[in-house]
Amino acid sequence: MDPSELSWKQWLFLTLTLYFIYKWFLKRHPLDHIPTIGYSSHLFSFFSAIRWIWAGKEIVLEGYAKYPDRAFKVPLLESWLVIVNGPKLVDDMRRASEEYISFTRSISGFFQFDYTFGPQVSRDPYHIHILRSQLARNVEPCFEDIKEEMVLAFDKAVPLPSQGEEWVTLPAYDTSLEIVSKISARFFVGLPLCENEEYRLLCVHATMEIVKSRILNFLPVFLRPLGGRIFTDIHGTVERTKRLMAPLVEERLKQERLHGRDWPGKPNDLLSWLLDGHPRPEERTVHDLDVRTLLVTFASIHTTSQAFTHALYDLATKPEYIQPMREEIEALIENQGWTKNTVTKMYKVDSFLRESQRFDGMAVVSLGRKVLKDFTLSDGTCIPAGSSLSANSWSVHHDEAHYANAHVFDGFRFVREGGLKQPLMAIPTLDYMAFGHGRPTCPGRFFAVTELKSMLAHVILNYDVRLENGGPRPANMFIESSVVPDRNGRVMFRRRKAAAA
Ligand code: HEM
Repeated sequence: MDPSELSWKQWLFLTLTLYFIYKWFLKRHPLDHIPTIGYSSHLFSFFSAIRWIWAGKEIVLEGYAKYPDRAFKVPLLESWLVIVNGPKLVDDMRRASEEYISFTRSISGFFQFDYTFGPQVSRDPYHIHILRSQLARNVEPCFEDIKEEMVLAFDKAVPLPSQGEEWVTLPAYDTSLEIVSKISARFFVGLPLCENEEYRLLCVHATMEIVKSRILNFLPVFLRPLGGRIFTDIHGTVERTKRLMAPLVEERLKQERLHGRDWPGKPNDLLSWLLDGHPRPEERTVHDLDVRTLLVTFASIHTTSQAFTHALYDLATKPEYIQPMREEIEALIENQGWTKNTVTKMYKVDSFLRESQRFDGMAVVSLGRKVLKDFTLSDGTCIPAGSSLSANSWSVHHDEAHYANAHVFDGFRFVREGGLKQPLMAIPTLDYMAFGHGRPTCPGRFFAVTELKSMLAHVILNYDVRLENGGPRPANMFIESSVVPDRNGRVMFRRRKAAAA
């Protein structure tokens, strides 16, 4: 046929066909040298990307079995994810600088912060630097507040008659979330704002809205600003929390103007650390402080609530751990009272929680990073700039080579005599990545561990727990890389006879 006889529609069809043949079958992909779990071709990888939504665990286990000590890739709906296996390559990631692989850019891309909170939060994540310098060192001075808030929160969330052996049945996740969000609010914004129920619920709501913003990844870039307003309520939540936070910020700024930076009665909380550590004091606006607080809240409350839900399920289904932990806690409190130091020494409780995170944890991968400059692993594999990179945490956490009887929950597997050289929950290793690893390792982990240990000790001392219907442990849900404890699972609480605290 003479090409000049083709209509414009035929030309368009031909051009598009050639384009897709080139794109899907001929064009070399910069990750072609990395083996794939699932389909590699552009066309069929779509089906593997769909499978990733519910079969992340099976996919990472397959990648671990086929390519131990190497990297493999899996297709996601919007891109590819490179996953490394084995301690050597995890160590490469751990050592790498932010100039090459960035957690901040990974998380802000995953949840598209640019279109919800604005680009400033990832361009200048000063709140992370402040957390790193202030949070861990302030857990001890703030411990009395944390403990007080925890006891109040349990009393409210687990409503039991003051006497008697009546059981109450409660949703494990929602109960954990209520308690954790109250403790976090006390630590982050202090009294009286932390007692404002509207504020607390908005913080919980904000974290759910941030999760929803993942959907923006599937929109063309020009539609994302609009999508950020249509598909999430983040802008509205920021406005509402700002209204509640404004008087607090204004009062603190006023006190500072009147009495200087260390004014009498100044609260020791996240808001004060942000005000003090702001890199540009003249930009300490309610909006900026509110956004940073919401981001820290996001990093903090669902992670900790999920960890506690897992631990509650483990406790309720493995009652044989209760008595030894009770004895440990009671002996410590009797000798030293209930202090931060006492909580640190609860080594059985620490081991139980570390095991709970090893066994279930937050995700099947950890150390999520965006590759900013071509990054070469020690086995010579080059991960090109622009790629998404993670470490296969689920598989190593369940590998017999790293954990004897890895498929059995062994609550005291990490306990060492007197706690000496005990692998502690907050300390990452190349085969324990619940809090990530390397420079971006979770800056909230020392607070999270103190909070979780205190909460678990409080439950063990004050309640008997069991699962509703005495059933099996509620099953996790796997969504993309996330491991989500059953949100509908219910736990029964009864006041323990002769409660100690
Ligand atoms: C059990 C509870 C928690 C778990 C399992 C957890 C887990 C993690 C993980 C896996 C990371 C990524 C680290 C990496 O990739 O190397 C991370 C980062 C982070 N976490 Fe946590 N976290 C928890 C609690 C908290 C709490 C309570 C806070 C705040 C008080 C917090 C604040 C953060 C922040 C701000 C980052 C980002 C660090 C950065 O950008 O460099 N987390 N967390």
